Amino acid sequence: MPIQKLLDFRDPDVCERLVIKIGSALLVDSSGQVEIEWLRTVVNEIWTARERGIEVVVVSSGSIAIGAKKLGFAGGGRETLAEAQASASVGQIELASVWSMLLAERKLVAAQMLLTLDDFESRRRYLNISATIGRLLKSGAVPVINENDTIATGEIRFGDNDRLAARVAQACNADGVILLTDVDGLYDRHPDHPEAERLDEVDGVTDEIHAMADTGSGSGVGSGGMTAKLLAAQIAERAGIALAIVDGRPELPLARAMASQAGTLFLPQREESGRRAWIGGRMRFNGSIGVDDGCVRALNQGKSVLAAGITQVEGDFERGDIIEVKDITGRVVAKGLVEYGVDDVEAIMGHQSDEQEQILGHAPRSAVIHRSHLVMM
Ligand SMILES: Nc1ncnc2c1ncn2[C@@H]1O[C@H](COP(=O)(O)OP(=O)(O)O)[C@@H](O)[C@H]1O
Ligand SMILES: N[C@@H](CCC(=O)OP(=O)(O)O)C(=O)O
Repeated sequence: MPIQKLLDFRDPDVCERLVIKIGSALLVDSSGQVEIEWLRTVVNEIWTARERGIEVVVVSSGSIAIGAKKLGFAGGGRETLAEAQASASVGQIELASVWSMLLAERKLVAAQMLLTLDDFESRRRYLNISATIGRLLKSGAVPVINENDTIATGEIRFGDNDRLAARVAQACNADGVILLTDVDGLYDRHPDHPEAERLDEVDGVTDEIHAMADTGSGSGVGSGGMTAKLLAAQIAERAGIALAIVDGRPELPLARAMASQAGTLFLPQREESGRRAWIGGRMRFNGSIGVDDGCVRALNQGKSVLAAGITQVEGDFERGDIIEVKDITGRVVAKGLVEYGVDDVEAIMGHQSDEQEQILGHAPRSAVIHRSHLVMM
């Protein structure tokens, strides 16, 4: 699917539901003001998409950059967590009011949703997000989503809105995600390098692709840099969702990207069903198991994780938790819903089914992670 396809609003067969993510560097100028005239052109594009029957969900960064200027924090409000959180609470109220005003100019209703990483990690809350976005879109509203930075701390933070956008796309069954940023795609090395070349299409984010990016934000006001966008692309590709990195700097950026054919498109890699897609996108784990090579081969053939192939257990997990599965080198090969708590896995690992019954004192389950709850990485 060439990049024009994803951006072609005239073809709702290609994209019925789209997530558009706008980075801080685009939204906020160096004095902390929202780039209203530019944003109005983006809203025009959202309106055009909607007129053509394409539903749009917005993920908007910018609260920290806006708030930091208002509060007079040096370092963009990112020097301490407390500053970032204070900045976000000041900036978010302005960000929301700008979105509301600009969408209203086009007779569109803005709907604010502030989410944390944990909201996506709990299956019940994830389904709630999904239902709320669905209901808003059905009512004709435009969800405008940001991380709830004022309460999200440390390990429960995305910290970048790229992965948040990919998780939102997964939750609302979007067909595509467009990351609008201050560079026109992924380059094979830092774009400042004179020989850097843009990749038009990426068919699976590999280690080699990851090595092209770095975590630094070009503008200094964003976070996560290109690395965060590649992690987002991985979440999307595993959920069967196309993702594009597009230069958001010009006015009417989507139309411009269409015309110039610039940008990088990440192709969807598989079509996971709802629960499996959710497992694949999970980012926090209470533990992991290490498995032998024979087990990895079996998993690659679509089999379940059996206790006999487990060589190592780490962490503190309970039955029903999502855990990581690692090969003997420590590389994560899969994620899945575990059928036993950590103590039972430790007791039965390396044992065949008949021995497991004796150890557990009851008939063992068919697998430690059943293939229907297992997602390969
Ligand atoms: N290989 C690469 N290709 C393109 N951009 C890269 C690469 N490595 C690092 N970058 C940097 O990533 C920046 C975009 O990330 P970021 O500043 O976090 O944007 P945003 O605020 O839009 O999320 C670019 O400005 C660029 O300097
Ligand atoms: N949630 C934060 C945005 C996080 C962030 O900086 O994202 P980005 O600019 O997209 O790299 C905010 O509103 O400031």
